[in-house]
This record gives sequence, structure tokens and C-alpha cells, in this order.
Amino acid sequence: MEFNFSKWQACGNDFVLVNAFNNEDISEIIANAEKICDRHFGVGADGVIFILPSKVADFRMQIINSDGSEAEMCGNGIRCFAKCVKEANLTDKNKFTVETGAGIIVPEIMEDGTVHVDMGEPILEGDKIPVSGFGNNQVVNEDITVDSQTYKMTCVSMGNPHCIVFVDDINSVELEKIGPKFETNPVFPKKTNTEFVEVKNDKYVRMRVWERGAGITWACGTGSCATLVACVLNKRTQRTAQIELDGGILTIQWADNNRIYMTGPATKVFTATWAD
Ligand SMILES: N[C@@H](CCC[C@H](N)C(=O)O)C(=O)O
Repeated sequence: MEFNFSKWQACGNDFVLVNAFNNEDISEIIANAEKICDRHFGVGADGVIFILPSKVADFRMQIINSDGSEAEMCGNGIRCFAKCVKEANLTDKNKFTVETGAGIIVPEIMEDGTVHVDMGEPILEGDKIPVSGFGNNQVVNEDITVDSQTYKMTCVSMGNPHCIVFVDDINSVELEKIGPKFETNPVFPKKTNTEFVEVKNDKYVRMRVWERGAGITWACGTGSCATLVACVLNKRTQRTAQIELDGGILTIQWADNNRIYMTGPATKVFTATWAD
């Protein structure tokens, strides 16, 4: 297998980006995504992202998690995607449309190099997130029992599922131990990403994440958007707040038009060729 790629990171959430805009066959790369993402035997990444052509938008993004599963959307990934398509001269626009499993997402590359993204509307109905047992009701501050301990969860989909748990002390969360148990809890038919959140004040929160299909990552863009929504639903922050992650800070806004806007960095690390 041989392919060119570039390695990108956004708040420490890192990705292998493959340009397949000219319809190159990516099936072998997808089949080997777990090996490519392996931090000892591969490049090392939280996921592999493909730049693809689209019939309904300027581009299409496909994301494969580091365990080989496919996700609907990736917030940090789409900022890397945006800068990568610009750098590859696939567009001369700074703002364009991207087809994803979560609908059409609109990133805009700003003059300071950050990427501002219209992430669409959050999904709050239990059966659409999905979370079992709530019908089409919201899942706000509800009990979940994991490992014989009961937590309060708020659930939000940004195209992909998120379960947000507020904690008093983020440093006391045993992410590695309880993260996988949330991910595979039977109340989440499509599994879940889980965000543990300590609110510092009504404009600033600290979040750590266990990602579905990737485990502990240093940041999660969709998870940051879901976190802000959960904070607002639980009256813990204003509608715009900064989310501090292990690898950086994102600014998230839940605007009056019900859309979520995310702003943050994305940086290329290197380009290379995989050949084995
Ligand atoms: N890191 C991403 C989310 C990637 C997908 C996630 N693991 C899932 O399976 O839903 C982000 O920045 O949003």
C-alpha cells in the first residue's frame, strides 16, 4: 500500500489527512486505518480523514476513528480539513461547504489562521441522539449508572453522540477506567463520546474527553460544542464560552439562530508517504 498524506493537529487532536479529491481508491487505507493510527507501529493519530468530491457541497469529509470505526463528524478534524484543502489549492475560497455524516458543515479560514466553523444545530431529542428510554424528550441531568456509581448525564448530538457529565474536580476523574464503560453502556445504541466537565465560571469550562472509537484524546471539537449546549441547558454558562481541553482552548457559541459556531486552531505537522 502506498499513499501520500499530511499529518495535522488541532488542540492536540491529531489526524492523518488523505487527499482523494480525484476519486482515488481509498478502500485499502480505510481497511488499514487502525494500523496507520497506531502510535507504536504506525503514523500515530486519533483518526484518518479523507478529502473527497461531493455532489451537494464543495467537498465531502469522511472520518475513520483510530479503532477503524467510522464517525459522522469531527469538529477538530474539519478545521484541519479546511486548511488542508486550501493548502492543496483545491479551492481559492476561504469559506466553503463540506458534506459530512452530520449534514453540510461550513468552515471559514480566518485572517489570523484560526478556523471558524458553522457546526449546524444541536440535536436534543433522546431517540435521535440516540439514547434509549427517553423517547423524543431531552436528556438533561438524568441518572446513568456506570460501574455501580450513579452520575448525572446530559446528552447532545452534533451529528455524533455525546454524553456530558459535570464534575466538581476534573483531576479526580479516572477517565481511562470509566470512559470505556460509558462508551459501551447499553443506553447508547450507537455507543457514545463522553465529556467530563468542570465549570470554572459562566464563560470558561475545563473538559476532558473519552472518545468513541479513539479513547482519551487531547481535544474534541464536536464534544466541545455538545459541552457548551449542555452547560446552557443546565444553566451553568452563558451561550458563548471557552472550553479548555488537554491540548488547547476552543471558543464555542450557541447563537440565537440555534446554530453552533466553533473557533479554534489547526496546524500541519508534516507531509509524508506511507509505503509498506
Ligand atoms: N475528535 C472529534 C470527534 C471524532 C469522532 C468521534 N470519535 C466519534 O466517533 O463520534 C472531534 O473533534 O469532534
